[in-house]
Amino acid sequence: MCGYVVGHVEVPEIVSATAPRTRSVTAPIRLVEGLCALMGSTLADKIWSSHIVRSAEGEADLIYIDLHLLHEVNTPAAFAGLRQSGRTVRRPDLTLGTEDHNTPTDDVLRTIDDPAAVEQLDHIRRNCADFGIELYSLGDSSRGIVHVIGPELGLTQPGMTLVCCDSHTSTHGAFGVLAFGIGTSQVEHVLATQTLPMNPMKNMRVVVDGALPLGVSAKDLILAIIERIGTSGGQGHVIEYQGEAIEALSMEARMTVCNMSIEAGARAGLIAPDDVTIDYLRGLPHVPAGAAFDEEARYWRTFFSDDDAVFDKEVHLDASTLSPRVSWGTNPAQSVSIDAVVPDPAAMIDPVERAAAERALDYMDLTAGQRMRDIAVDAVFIGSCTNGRIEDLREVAQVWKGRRVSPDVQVLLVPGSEAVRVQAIDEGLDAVFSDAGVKLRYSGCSMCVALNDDRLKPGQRAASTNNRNFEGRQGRSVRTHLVSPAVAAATAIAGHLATPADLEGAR
Ligand SMILES: CC(C)[C@H](C(=O)O)[C@@H](O)C(=O)O
Ligand code: SF4
Repeated sequence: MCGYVVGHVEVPEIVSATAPRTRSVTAPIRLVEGLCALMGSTLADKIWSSHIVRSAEGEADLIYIDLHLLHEVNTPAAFAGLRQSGRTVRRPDLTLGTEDHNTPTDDVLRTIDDPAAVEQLDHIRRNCADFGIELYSLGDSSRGIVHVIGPELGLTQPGMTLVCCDSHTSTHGAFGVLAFGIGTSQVEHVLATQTLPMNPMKNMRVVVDGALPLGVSAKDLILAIIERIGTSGGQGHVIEYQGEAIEALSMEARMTVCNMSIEAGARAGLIAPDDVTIDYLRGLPHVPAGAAFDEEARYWRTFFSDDDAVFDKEVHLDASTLSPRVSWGTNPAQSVSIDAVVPDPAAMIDPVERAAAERALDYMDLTAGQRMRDIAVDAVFIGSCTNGRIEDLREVAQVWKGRRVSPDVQVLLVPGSEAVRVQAIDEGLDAVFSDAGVKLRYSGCSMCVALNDDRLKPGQRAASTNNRNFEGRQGRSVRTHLVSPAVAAATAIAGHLATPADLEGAR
């Protein structure tokens, strides 16, 4: 980090200096705007520097937080802590809650049977009500997965700092936002002070040159990146994605990439805001309009890494060499091209990698040398904060149009938010889905993590558009293959791992 000391400003002064915006979410603080125009800074450095409240030798920097998102898991203890110490929430107007992880997707207003889920939902409702925090509850049209609703409401804006009690908070980095997942005690600290003590992070750059071939998506790209750098390749770093292939991605696709940064061990993912970002933000509910928008856009454009910025680590990839990917193991780095076969652990030189692969193949019930396309699935899950956005649903509809999913495959189609669900209906996608034999469900995390009723039976196998294929992630002993929405859609038709191109002629 560039480590500017921005005086020892007291938090209350800073807080009162911020200007309320549409939904009383404030613009990022601009204490050192101008200072960071100094050369040699990375994008992450610039955001960090412009949010330092206090910096002292040998201590963590105290960072101002522009937006704090909450969901029902991991927050009850934080509020209990506040109550115990008799504190209030410093900026309820910069805090927003949603219900997503253990909510039903078949009928949002039905009774929930799981007592743990009921308790967590009761907690977030009571806590948000008691502390004056807005909460999107079941039945609310703005509700959805926390990392889907922030961007679609226009709350996630370039140059901000954003935290949430959830590891995939890195998703918001697609907007040039320094966004981190935080633990319960940190949630309590942010609730009480709107700041967070943080140790500086290292900078890593992943440059993706060239163009993604037709049929290869952002999901395939990030799986390839993780396979290349490993699940701890980004440890301690903020990964900034750069290069032609990144610039060519839509905002939805950029969110898919940043979302999975955490699966490479990174603390956050980042993409510098550009015309694509600014066009996406224009007209969103919490984004200012007219002249104020132009002013914001000018400010947003100040967030980029300088040409001479120094990164602690760099990786280069050529997008044109990639093909659709599928995971074969139990972490997202264990993936191959769908054209490949299940790798042979015996051919792996590193003993740790070999042992992990042996264990993964055992859990996944796969044999080295088996063709990926020959792997039959019991279920397909399309959704999550990785791939539950409108573009993902459009992609699926394109594959399913005029086809029916295999009777042997259980398909769960879960939009990332209620807004995505309504948009899919408005665009007529739901008619394509129902003609294909699939019901569009209500939004939520669903089978991404199986904390609600959407889970498979032990031993079942799924192709899934989510981000984690850990043992037991989608239910006890359930086997997960991470795939893109296009591969998930084609797999649902074929009954085995497949690409849309494989279906041609089979209509
Ligand atoms: C339950 C929640 C805290 C968790 C996370 O932190 O990521 C979940 O969202 C996940 O994806 O595993
Ligand atoms: S959709 Fe999955 S990855 Fe995203 S927040 Fe929910 S459980 Fe976590």
